[in-house]
Amino acid sequence: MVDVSEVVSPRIVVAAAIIMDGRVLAGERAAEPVTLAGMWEFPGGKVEPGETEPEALERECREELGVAVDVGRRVGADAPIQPGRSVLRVYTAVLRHPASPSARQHRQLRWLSAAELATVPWLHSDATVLPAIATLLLAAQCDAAAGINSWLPGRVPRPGAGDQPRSR
Ligand SMILES: Nc1nc2c([nH]c(=O)n2[C@H]2C[C@H](O)[C@@H](COP(=O)(O)OP(=O)(O)OP(=O)(O)O)O2)c(=O)[nH]1
Repeated sequence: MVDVSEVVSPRIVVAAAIIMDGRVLAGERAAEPVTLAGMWEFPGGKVEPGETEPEALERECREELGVAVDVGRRVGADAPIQPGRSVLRVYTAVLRHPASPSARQHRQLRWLSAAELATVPWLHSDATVLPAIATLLLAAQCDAAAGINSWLPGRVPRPGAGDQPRSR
């Protein structure tokens, strides 16, 4: 039977586009559910009751990757996962501390440049967000070359750009 609350209000899945040095972190899904195994996604998961979307992302990144992140702004539009039932929302994020994310739940993790985004098979909902991610990665590369970080509002400029240093 159809759950009316899901039809009216689709379940929100949040995912983090963690960007570092012009690359974004992507993960290959492991066995569960088997239909999605081998497909690539951004770290994240379902928003639990009482959580904000950034809080859910911070929790998922701790659980899945063992890292603390600062969540930035939305990237792209809502992408249907199961139309009417669940929707994907991607946010930019940066590592709060220098740390290597570990593949606690993914089969493997990779840092992909804009040119490498199309080299892995993405979940269909993520694929719709990739053009916006590619634009961000290219902007991040340009900003890094210029010593600024304008692509992620709220983040401090890189050292040498006349402001306080970044924490990672
Ligand atoms: N984590 C994540 N899930 C995505 C993405 N794109 C996408 O369609 N999904 C789908 C796959 C799943 O059907 C659903 C999220 O499932 P999940 O298993 O990652 O969620 P979760 O961590 O909250 O896990 P659980 O509570 O169900 O165990 O959203 C993405 O970029 N990241």
